[in-house]
Amino acid sequence: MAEIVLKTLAHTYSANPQSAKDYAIRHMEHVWHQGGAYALLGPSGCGKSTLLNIISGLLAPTEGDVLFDGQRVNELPPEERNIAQVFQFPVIYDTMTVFDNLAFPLRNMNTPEYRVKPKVLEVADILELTPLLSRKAKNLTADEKQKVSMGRGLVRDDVTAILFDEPLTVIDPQLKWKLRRKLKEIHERFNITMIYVTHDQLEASTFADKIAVMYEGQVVQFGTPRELFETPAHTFVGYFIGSPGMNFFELRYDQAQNTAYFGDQSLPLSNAYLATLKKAESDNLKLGIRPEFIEVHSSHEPDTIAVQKENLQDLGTYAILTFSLNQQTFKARLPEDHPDLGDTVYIRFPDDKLSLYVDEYRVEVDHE
Ligand SMILES: Nc1ncnc2c1ncn2[C@@H]1O[C@H](COP(=O)(O)OP(=O)(O)OP(=O)(O)O)[C@@H](O)[C@H]1O
Repeated sequence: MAEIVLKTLAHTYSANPQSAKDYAIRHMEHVWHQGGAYALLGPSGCGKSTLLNIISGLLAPTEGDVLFDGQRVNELPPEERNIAQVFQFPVIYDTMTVFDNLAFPLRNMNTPEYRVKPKVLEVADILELTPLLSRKAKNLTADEKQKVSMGRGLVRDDVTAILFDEPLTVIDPQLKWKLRRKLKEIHERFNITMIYVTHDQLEASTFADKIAVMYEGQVVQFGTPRELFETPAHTFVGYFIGSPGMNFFELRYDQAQNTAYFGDQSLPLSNAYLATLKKAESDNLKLGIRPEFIEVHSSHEPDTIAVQKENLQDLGTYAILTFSLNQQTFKARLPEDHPDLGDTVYIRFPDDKLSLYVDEYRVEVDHE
């Protein structure tokens, strides 16, 4: 069993770090609970591989602690951590058979042969590798090789967590879905903590129950796919998750008039929003709204704002309307049966679908 706790963790590759920018992991407090199916999602360079390597022991953190079930493991080498890591490119021995590749981690631990065989057969069966057991690994396809890599993590009974670092990169698109299903199945059967690194939101949300979104060396939100969509905790999450991402616009709050402006446009916000804005201790104020939640009308309605249609792209089951407001481009996602729209359209940002961000972090507005 392993609950993995990251405590005041930070890592830099620089010998002489000057500022936060020199840290690949800036400051992290995080708990991966035993048995969870997690994704670590973020753009290239945000620190995902660094974090995985710190958890597996390939890298020692510059600051902070890694705890497994409460025990500090900072100094433990990877082979003593009961963690398996599956990399982008399969790590297998080409000249060995599939059977011997799967048996390797067990034989390496001096497991008696009578226990090696049933375990290898069990794992081969789950991964649908049984017909290939006597084949040399070098003759396998990329997805078969990656399955062998995964199998090497699964044969060991002492493995309590498997870390996957973009494991489907070299897999054909049509096989990716199948392998993801397989991983889910394995997770349900073995009660192993799984952390799956990816920069693809679809891969993350089909695999994981909870996703940690990483941005500039920090986990900016840890939540279910639905939470990331409905209440992005940081502007980056709003922008990164969803297709297209969330619309954001800068707000200016005028204390004297108790009014919020977007450029010269005053916004019809509720008293709850205005009260929250009044308390904000920063001028970095933004509103965010998902393209799905912008109301679009063909004629004027109460509290709507007239805007110019720039483009309407029909994508079959939905359409994307692009419009500009105060020289900023917005996207609204419309259902298939949307009304005919002229050059001027009337949009509304429903209060309860807006998110308010102060210094890029979401602030709860009390709607009661
Ligand atoms: N060995 C290294 N030496 C110096 N800098 C490194 C090293 N490895 C990573 N970095 C830097 O640390 C930061 C985080 O890199 P990391 O590989 O952890 O990100 P990532 O999110 O996994 O990106 P990718 O998806 O491209 O692999 C980047 O700025 C990267 O350039």
